[in-house]
Amino acid sequence: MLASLSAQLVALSIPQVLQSIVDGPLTDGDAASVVPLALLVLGLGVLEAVLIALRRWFVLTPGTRVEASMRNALYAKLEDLPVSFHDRWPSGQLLSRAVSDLNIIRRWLSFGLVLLVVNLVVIVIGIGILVSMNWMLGLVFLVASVPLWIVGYRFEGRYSEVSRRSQDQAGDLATAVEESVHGIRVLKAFGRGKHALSTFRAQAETLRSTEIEKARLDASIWTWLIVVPAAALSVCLVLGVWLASQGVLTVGELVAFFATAAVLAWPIESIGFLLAFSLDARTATDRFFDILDTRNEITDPERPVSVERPRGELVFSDVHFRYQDAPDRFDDLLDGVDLEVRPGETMALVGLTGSGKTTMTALTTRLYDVTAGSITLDGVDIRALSREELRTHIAMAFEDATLFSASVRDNVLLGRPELTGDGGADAAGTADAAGDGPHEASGDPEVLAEAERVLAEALRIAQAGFVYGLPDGVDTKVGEEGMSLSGGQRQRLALARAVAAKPAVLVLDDPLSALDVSTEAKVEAELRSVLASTTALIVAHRPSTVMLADRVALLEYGRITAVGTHSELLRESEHYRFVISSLEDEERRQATAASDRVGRAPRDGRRDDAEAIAAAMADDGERADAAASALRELTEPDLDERGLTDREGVAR
Ligand SMILES: Nc1ncnc2c1ncn2[C@@H]1O[C@H](COP(=O)(O)OP(=O)(O)OP(=O)(O)O)[C@@H](O)[C@H]1O
Repeated sequence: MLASLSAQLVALSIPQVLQSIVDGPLTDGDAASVVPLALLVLGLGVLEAVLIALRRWFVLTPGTRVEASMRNALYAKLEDLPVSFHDRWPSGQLLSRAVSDLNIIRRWLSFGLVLLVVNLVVIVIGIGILVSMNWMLGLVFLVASVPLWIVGYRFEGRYSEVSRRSQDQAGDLATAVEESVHGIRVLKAFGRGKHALSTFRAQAETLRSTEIEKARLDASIWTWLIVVPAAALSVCLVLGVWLASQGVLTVGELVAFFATAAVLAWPIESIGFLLAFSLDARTATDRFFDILDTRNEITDPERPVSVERPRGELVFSDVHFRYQDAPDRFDDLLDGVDLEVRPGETMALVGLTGSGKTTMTALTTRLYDVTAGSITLDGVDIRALSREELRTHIAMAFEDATLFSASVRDNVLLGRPELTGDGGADAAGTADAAGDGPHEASGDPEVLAEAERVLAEALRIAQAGFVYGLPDGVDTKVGEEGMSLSGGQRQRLALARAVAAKPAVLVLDDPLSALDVSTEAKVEAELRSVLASTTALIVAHRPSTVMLADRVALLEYGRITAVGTHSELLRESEHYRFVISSLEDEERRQATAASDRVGRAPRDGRRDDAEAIAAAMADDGERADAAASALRELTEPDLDERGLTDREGVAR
C-alpha cells in the first residue's frame, strides 16, 4: 500500500513541476532552465514506475500465503465436519468455494484491496490539491462527486445480490459437472447423455444471464464514473479559461489543474471496477465463512478418556436417533435401541429395508451422534473418547465401497498409519499421495515387513488376490474412487481395509453384497477366523451372512425386538421369519431375474445394449438384480413418455 500510495503521490507531483515550467521558463522565454525541470519530470516518472514494480512484487507473498492458509483451513474444516453436514451440502458448492472463491479473495487481497484504499486516498488528496489550487474549480469537482456517491450506494446493494447469485450458480454448475462425471456410466448406459447435456446447458445459460446482469451493472457504474468527471472537467475548462482571462489564474495554474485532474481520472474510473471486485470478494468471503463458521456438533471431549486395550464390548442403551431433516411428524428412526454385543461376539443385524440398520452402524463411530441414550465401548461412552481413538478401535466397511486415488496398498492400509508413516492419511487427503507411497517413506525394515504381512493377510481374507494380477500389483493406483475396478473388487478392498485396521470392533454394513455366491462363501470362511477374535456387528441382507453370526438382533420399528441365535429367532419371532423369508425370496429372485429379463427383453434395438450392460454388471459378482433392473429400464418405454421429470429420469 505504501509503495502504491507513494507512486500515486509522485504522479500527482508531476503537474506541479509542469506549472513551474509553464509559469517560469516558458513565460520568460528561458529555454535553458527547462532542461533541469524536464529531467525532474523524467526522474519522477522513473520513480513512479519503480514504486509500481515494488507494489506488484510485495503483494505476491502475502496474497498467496493467505490463499493457501485459507484453503488449508477450509479443507481441515471439511474433514472435521460431520457426515450430516456433507449430507446437506452439494460437493460442487464446496469445490467452488475451495477453488474459485479463494482465487477471488487472493486476487482482491493482492491488488483489489491495495488499489481501493490507495485510489480513495489519492482521490481525496487530489481533490484537496484541486481545491487549494482554485476553490471555485475544486468545488465543481466536489459537487460532481455527489451523484457518484448515490449511484455507488445503489450499485452496492444490487451488485452484492447478483454477485452472490452468480457464485452460488457457479457452485451448482460445478455440482452438475461432478455428478455427471461421477455417474457417467449410468448416463451412458441409459442413453441420457444428451438429456443431461441439455439440462446442463440450461444451468450454464442461467449462470451466463447472471454474469451478463453483473456486467450490465458494472457497465452502468463505469459510465457514471467516466461521464460525471468528464462533465465536471468541461465545466472547469470553461470556468478556468474565463478565470485565466480575468487574471484570477495563471496559465501555469490552469495547466497544473488539468494535469492533476488527468492524474485523478484513472483512480476515479477504477473505483467502479474496484467496488465490484470488492463486492465479489465479500461474497466469496461470506461463502467461505458459511463453511468455516458451521458449528461442528460432533467434537472431541475437552478431556478425552482412553481405552487402552479394548475388549470390544459394544452396548447400545436406549439409543434414539433421527436425521436432522426428518419431518417432525415422523417418530425417531431409532426409538430406544437396546443391544449388547459381547466381546469377541459376532452379531448380525437384521431388519426390513429402511429400518435403520446402516444408521445404527454409523452411530458406532460417531459419523452421527445419538440424539438420546448412549453407546458404550467397554463401558465408556464413545463420546468420552477422542474421535481418532474411537475410530482406531472400531473400523467399518460399507456396502458402497469408496477407494481413494492411491495405490492398492495405501487404500488397504488406510487405517494403519503406524505402518505407512503419514501416507495412510495422505491417501485419503491427496490424490498425489499415491504411487511413490508411504512404503518407501517408512524405512524401518521391520515396519515394512509388518506392513507387507498385514496387507497380504487382509487381501487373503477378503479374497482380493486379484490385485496381484493388476499391472503393478499392490502398487497399482486404483482410479478415482476405484472406478477402474468392479463393484465386487472394490468391496473386497474395502473389506480388506477394515480387516487390516485390526480393530477391537468390526462393523460391516453388508460388505459382501456385490460378491458372487462362491466368492462370498470363500470370504465368509476366511472371515470366520477374524471374527473369532474380534467383536463384530454385521448388517445382513443375505441368509448366508446371518450364518456367520453367533447371535442375531432384529431391528423392527426403531427397536431391537429380538436377540438370539438364528434358530431361536426362527422359532420365536414371526417378524424374523418374515424378514428371513423375504431375504431368501430376494436371493432367489436375483439368481433368476437377469436371465429371465434377457429372455423377455423385446428386440427393439436396445436389446443388445441391455444385454451388454447386464453382462457387465453381472461380471465379477455385481448383483444380478442390478443387471435385471438395468434391463427393465432399458426396455421400458421412453422415460419422458411416462411423464417422469428429468431428475427422476436420470436418477432411475
Ligand atoms: N443421510 C440421511 N438423511 C436423512 N435420512 C436418511 C439418511 N440416510 C438414511 N436416511 C433414511 O433413514 C431410513 C433408514 O435408512 P438406513 O440406510 O439406515 O436403512 P437400512 O435398514 O440400512 O436399509 P437397507 O436395508 O435398505 O440398507 C431410511 O428411511 C432413509 O431414507
